[in-house]
Amino acid sequence: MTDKRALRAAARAARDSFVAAGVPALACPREFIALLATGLVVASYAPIGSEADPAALEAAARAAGCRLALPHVVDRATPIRFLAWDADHKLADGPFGLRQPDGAHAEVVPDLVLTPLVAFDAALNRIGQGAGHYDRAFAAYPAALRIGIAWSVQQLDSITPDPWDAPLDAIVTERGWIAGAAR
Ligand SMILES: Nc1nc2c(c(=O)[nH]1)N(C=O)[C@@H](CNc1ccc(C(=O)N[C@@H](CCC(=O)O)C(=O)O)cc1)CN2
Ligand SMILES: Nc1ncnc2c1ncn2[C@@H]1O[C@H](COP(=O)(O)OP(=O)(O)OP(=O)(O)O)[C@@H](O)[C@H]1O
Repeated sequence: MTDKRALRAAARAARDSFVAAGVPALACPREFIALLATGLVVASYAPIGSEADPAALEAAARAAGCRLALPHVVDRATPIRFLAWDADHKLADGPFGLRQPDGAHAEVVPDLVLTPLVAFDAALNRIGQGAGHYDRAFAAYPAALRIGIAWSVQQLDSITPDPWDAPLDAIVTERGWIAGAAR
């Protein structure tokens, strides 16, 4: 996986420079709003560093009557769990500098997973942090829609997926919505 490691470093550097130069907020595409319905569970994430902020998509999900969830991380080896997240919940410090709900909140099954990306390609392959947290979550919840969130500068020409990789259903960048063939 040396190759993925090098791609990760390059994509993180591109993301850092892009954000340092000043970026518009990530807008919520109408294609995302079209997927929302009352009662759906939308798993989001609390961004860190130069990650794209999914706040506009969270607001749209709340406005559509969806329930929000955030990942709860223990360490690299332990699978993440998605915990219910109300707007008034305070977040606590977690590993890797993350902010997350405390582990006592109810675990929920996501219908849509807003997935922070390190890199992606036009075929909707993705590279994440390399701990397999989202790979394992996608295997556990195969019916959940997988929506990647990134800045456009994180796009690579081509990513060769590993056998365990599930492609994304769509990606949101500051340039809008990128989708593949319908599932
Ligand atoms: N905001 C956010 N939340 C998230 C993720 C993420 O990528 N971003 N995750 C995605 O799976 C899960 C947490 N998993 C993680 C696994 C490894 C590292 C990690 O190794 N971080 C590096 C620093 C990376 C960098 O330079 O940007 C480290 O701490 O050394 C971070 C998160 C769930 N929550
Ligand atoms: N369903 C699974 N169950 C257990 N381990 C898995 C599963 N899927 C992937 N893994 C492991 O997780 C690791 C993922 O590494 P990889 O470099 O593909 O991460 P990634 O593409 O950055 O994705 P992620 O965002 O999920 O970390 C690999 O060691 C892989 O063997």
